[in-house]
Amino acid sequence: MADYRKQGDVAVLHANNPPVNALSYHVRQGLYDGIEAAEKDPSVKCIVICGKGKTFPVGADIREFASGSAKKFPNLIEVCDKIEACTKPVVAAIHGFALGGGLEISLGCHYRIGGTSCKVGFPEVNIGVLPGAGGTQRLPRVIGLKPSLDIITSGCHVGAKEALKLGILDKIVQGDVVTEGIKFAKSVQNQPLHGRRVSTMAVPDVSQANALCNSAMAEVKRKSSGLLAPVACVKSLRVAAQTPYKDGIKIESALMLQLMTSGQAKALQYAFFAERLASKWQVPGGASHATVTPRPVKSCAVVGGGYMGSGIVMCILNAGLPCILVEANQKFLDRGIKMIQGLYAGSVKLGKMSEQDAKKTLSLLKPTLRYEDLKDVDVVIEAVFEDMKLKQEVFGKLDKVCKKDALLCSNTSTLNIDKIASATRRPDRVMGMHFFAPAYYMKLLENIRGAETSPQTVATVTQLSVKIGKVPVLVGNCHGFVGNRMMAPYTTEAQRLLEEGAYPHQVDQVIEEFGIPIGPLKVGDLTGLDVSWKITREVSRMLGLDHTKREDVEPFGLYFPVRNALYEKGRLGRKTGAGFYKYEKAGSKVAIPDPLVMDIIDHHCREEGIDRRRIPPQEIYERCLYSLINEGFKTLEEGIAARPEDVDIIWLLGYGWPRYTGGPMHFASQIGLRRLYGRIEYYHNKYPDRDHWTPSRLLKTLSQQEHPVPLAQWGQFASTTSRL
Ligand SMILES: CCCCCCC[C@H](O)CC(=O)SCCNC(=O)CCNC(=O)[C@H](O)C(C)(C)COP(=O)([O-])OP(=O)([O-])OC[C@H]1O[C@@H](n2cnc3c(N)ncnc32)[C@H](O)[C@@H]1OP(=O)([O-])[O-]
Repeated sequence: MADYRKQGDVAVLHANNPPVNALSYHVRQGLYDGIEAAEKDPSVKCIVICGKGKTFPVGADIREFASGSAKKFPNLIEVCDKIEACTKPVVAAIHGFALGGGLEISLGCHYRIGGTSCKVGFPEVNIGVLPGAGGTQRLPRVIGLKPSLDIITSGCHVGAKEALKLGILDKIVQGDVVTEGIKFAKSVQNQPLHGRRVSTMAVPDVSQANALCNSAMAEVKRKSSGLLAPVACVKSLRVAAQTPYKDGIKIESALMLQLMTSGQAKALQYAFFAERLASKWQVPGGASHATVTPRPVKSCAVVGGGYMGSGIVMCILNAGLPCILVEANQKFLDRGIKMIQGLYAGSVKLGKMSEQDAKKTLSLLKPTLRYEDLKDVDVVIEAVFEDMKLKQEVFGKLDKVCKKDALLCSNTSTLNIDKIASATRRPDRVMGMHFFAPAYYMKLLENIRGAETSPQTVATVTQLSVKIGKVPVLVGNCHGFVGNRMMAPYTTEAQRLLEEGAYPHQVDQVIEEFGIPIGPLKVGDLTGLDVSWKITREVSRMLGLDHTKREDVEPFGLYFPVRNALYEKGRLGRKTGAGFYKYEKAGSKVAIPDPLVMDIIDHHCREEGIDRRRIPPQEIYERCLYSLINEGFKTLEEGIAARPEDVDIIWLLGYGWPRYTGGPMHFASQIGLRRLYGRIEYYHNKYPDRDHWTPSRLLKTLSQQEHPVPLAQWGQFASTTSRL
């Protein structure tokens, strides 16, 4: 709703819908009625629109798109037009964020003032729609087409200073924005309004409209190929330059309607809410984010200053927390410090940070070679090599020197967290924190709860994860957890396809066309074939297998003959300039299909007596993606992942799965679970020796329901108890 009050001859309208004042039906109705009441009241001379609590409205209520309430009278277009048509001056007083529909409301106002830290923007492209309440028609009339194209197609926020420079804001104010808004409104209450109604203005750079829109269209098609919303934004902005507002708004509405019902918008909006759900955890016994109070974390330490460790240190420092970095020797410690300093220097050079801020942040870092220096820290994150013996050694040492209630976390990507915890006398205060590389950039944190990890440890680690800017997803303990476990069948199928008839570039092309930015074999080259070779050897050892014997490893999905042949020839991937592809030079990013690799593959097939066949792209697509999805269902049925939304967030934020499909689980729901199950069963019959094709029981059950089960209810069909 919106609160209406009078202060002297000023009517103040507060949008009141915590926490972010989304413009749901009651808020729109309140604003509409408020304007009408103020207009009718002869004692009111001017009006201020603002937001209650922490922000101005941040946009339409996204949940209303699916329910249809967004179109109910008064819709957002009608509210903005009502405000603009008001015969008394209306001032938007912005604090916090004015985004999407919130910015549209303020562009409907005759004046806009903002607090020093306010931000404005049109993030609609991120959820698959466009600023459909006049945003594409009014913004270019205020600031011109060029900056409007940038703001609307990028979805980026604009700070107060920049907004003032562009002309979105008329004034930046210090202190309470509503008080200042009232003062400002009084100062303009006798000014004529005809020059202040944005819809009547002309677009200033209209003469360049064609050139600007053509180049923006080419840019959005290059950057976000296949995405509907950015293309529609450019179309709608072009219309603003060519047509009067009353016609332009109709075209904008038609484009908005098409987008709102698109699968992409549904998937992107699903991802928006899934991301916010991720940190809301619950564990068996009922303890949850809502019931457990986290312990305060005032200082952290990181063990290991390699690429991952240094990145983790930076996340902690960026959050304003002191951090100790421990290394085994001076050479490694110096290398870690240099890497961290270099990255901050880079940020300063790129203008992302001031030199002073970089210095201040770096002053929070304390490098050391002595474990004893960790005696007072609240949380330690270990980031040494992925080697159980080494990790246990480190945890044993940490357990001795750290205070009793300190939490000990491991940045492991695959190893058993309970085994690591067994090296300590505090398994209840041990957890996995699986960061993704580069750790200072990637938003995902897969947090692993061990069998004895206490709810308070989960609460504290979750809170710390959010504080350091991550999206934490709580998962259970198993080999590879959720993300890497699902990765295994995907890469296995990609490699097995090579033996049956495909070449690396054919496999990668199908996956990249689907929307994953780098295909699985290019990822292999990026990671290093020696690294994956060693992982295969280690996992085989752990399972008591001889990694050189096909009959040993094949049933476990650990047989990669092409990779092994390349490894033995010294083709270790990008770093050596040759792997599944060739590269112009070592370290180069451009992967070139290599006839030599094709010969190696052909030779292997001849030796094994394999008749190579043409593999259709659809088969590549299904074998790589459906095997991964099947594994995702298994993590749900085993209670390793708590919700399908969590699986999706892991793949969206950690592995480059295309956001406009919503993630593997959402994508599965779009394929249809009956059809998906049928294809997985088909491959299971074709490849009975490959365990990853055994259909998930949960998927089977869901596929047999008479009506499709909504994704949010899949958990009710997972029979196993949660292993979180
Ligand atoms: C015929 C006419 C047709 C209609 C035309 C409409 C045209 C219009 O242009 C379309 C839009 O405005 S599209 C909209 C364009 N605007 C956007 O896309 C802005 C999206 N929002 C954001 O970017 C961030 O929320 C902020 C940066 C605002 C705050 O970040 P922060 O401080 O980290 O907070 P947080 O954790 O992120 O959110 C807190 C809680 O609020 C919830 N919630 C948030 N926004 C919501 C919304 N719009 N809705 C509903 N709910 C929304 C969020 O789920 C969470 O709920 P929980 O239950 O507590 O978990």
